[in-house]
Amino acid sequence: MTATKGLEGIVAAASSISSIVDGVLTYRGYNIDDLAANASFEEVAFLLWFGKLPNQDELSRLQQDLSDYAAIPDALIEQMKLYPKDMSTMAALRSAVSALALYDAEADDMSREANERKAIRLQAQLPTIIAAMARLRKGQEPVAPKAGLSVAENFLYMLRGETPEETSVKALDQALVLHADHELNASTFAARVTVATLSDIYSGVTSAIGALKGPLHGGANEAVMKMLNEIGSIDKVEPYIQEKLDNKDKIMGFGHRVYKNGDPRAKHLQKMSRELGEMKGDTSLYEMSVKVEDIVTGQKGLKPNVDFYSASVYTQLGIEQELFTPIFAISRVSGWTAHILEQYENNRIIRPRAEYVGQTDQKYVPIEQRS
Ligand SMILES: CC(=O)SCCNC(=O)CCNC(=O)[C@H](O)C(C)(C)COP(=O)(O)OP(=O)(O)OC[C@H]1O[C@@H](n2cnc3c(N)ncnc32)[C@H](O)[C@@H]1OP(=O)(O)O
Ligand SMILES: O=C([O-])CC(=O)C(=O)O
Repeated sequence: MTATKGLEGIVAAASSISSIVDGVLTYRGYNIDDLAANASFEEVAFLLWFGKLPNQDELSRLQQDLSDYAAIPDALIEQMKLYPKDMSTMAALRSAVSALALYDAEADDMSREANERKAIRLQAQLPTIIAAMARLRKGQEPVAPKAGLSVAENFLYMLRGETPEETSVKALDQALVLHADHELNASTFAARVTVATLSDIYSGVTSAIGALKGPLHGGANEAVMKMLNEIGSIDKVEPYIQEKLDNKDKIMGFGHRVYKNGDPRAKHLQKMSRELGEMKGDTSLYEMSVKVEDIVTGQKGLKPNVDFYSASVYTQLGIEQELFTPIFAISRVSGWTAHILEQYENNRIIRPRAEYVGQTDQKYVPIEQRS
């Protein structure tokens, strides 16, 4: 038995939710470029959960459900008020989503119908939790969700306490479409491993949030912004990046396990980043990002992944760095829950083997004889 480090190239599940073939990403057979140009996030979530694009009635019903379920229990808000103000937002989200299960009478109902309802509820409640958390960190009271708004619009509304302008809503909605699912990425795999023991959907999503938090996965978007802030201005890009490359440090937002010729989502986020800069009359953040890309791609052949330009997009939307990875979770919870539903439908516990590389033939030594 020989281990494959990082399970590279191992096919660990059969799935009909999303695919990556020759660098082309599709959700249920729809090219991501087509969806990014035309679909709303709610349409994409429906597509991931139910395998088809919704008709108008189905979409209206989902929008109504998302709106109806968006409030979170008062007890959870009270609990979140006790979290330290300098909390890691992803750690707080992980705790809050885990706690959410305690207030759901259906948490351990394993019927398909109950799990579909919980998937929609989680999708509806994650933005509310994150917006509340963001406000509590700043000593502000949470803003309750407003009926009739899309996921993107409601999130920005709850974050800021005022109706967001259309440009921001459209940009965030498109970013949510682009992040919604990605085959067997680390957080989705974590979710599937957890629920394959027939544990509940909240446990699966809590595991996924823990995996997404890491800087080699979803946490990279915050690390990218930290790097851009450290660089500070375009004239400092070259020495900063060169030093990192010389030291063999990783440049966050670059490289990918599956895409070796570029991430198809990055071009959409790059365009969005440029357009938002132009609209604000300040493209400096965008230009700095392009310069980083030129150097890293030029020297290492590494291309930007989905996390690279999302950092400058969110910053230009006026969103603080600590919310970037939680926003990723707002989108990806649609994919996680779709995968969880799929895992339950055709379940077998996920239990691979390890290649043992430790000592052998050891003999027990009484404690008083040990050095
Ligand atoms: C939503 C997402 O999760 S997208 C990914 C977000 N993560 C990041 O942006 C973090 C930075 N990138 C990385 O750490 C990696 O590219 C990962 C984690 C995305 C993929 O990891 P792996 O598939 O294991 O890539 P792997 O380590 O085999 O990379 C191949 C080579 O490129 C190098 N490399 C990969 N990414 C980078 C990077 N961002 N900066 C510098 N060098 C890199 C590796 O050091 C390795 O070099 P070596 O062959 O000399 O050892
Ligand atoms: O697929 C991966 O390994 C990481 C990624 O891009 C994602 O989760 O969107």
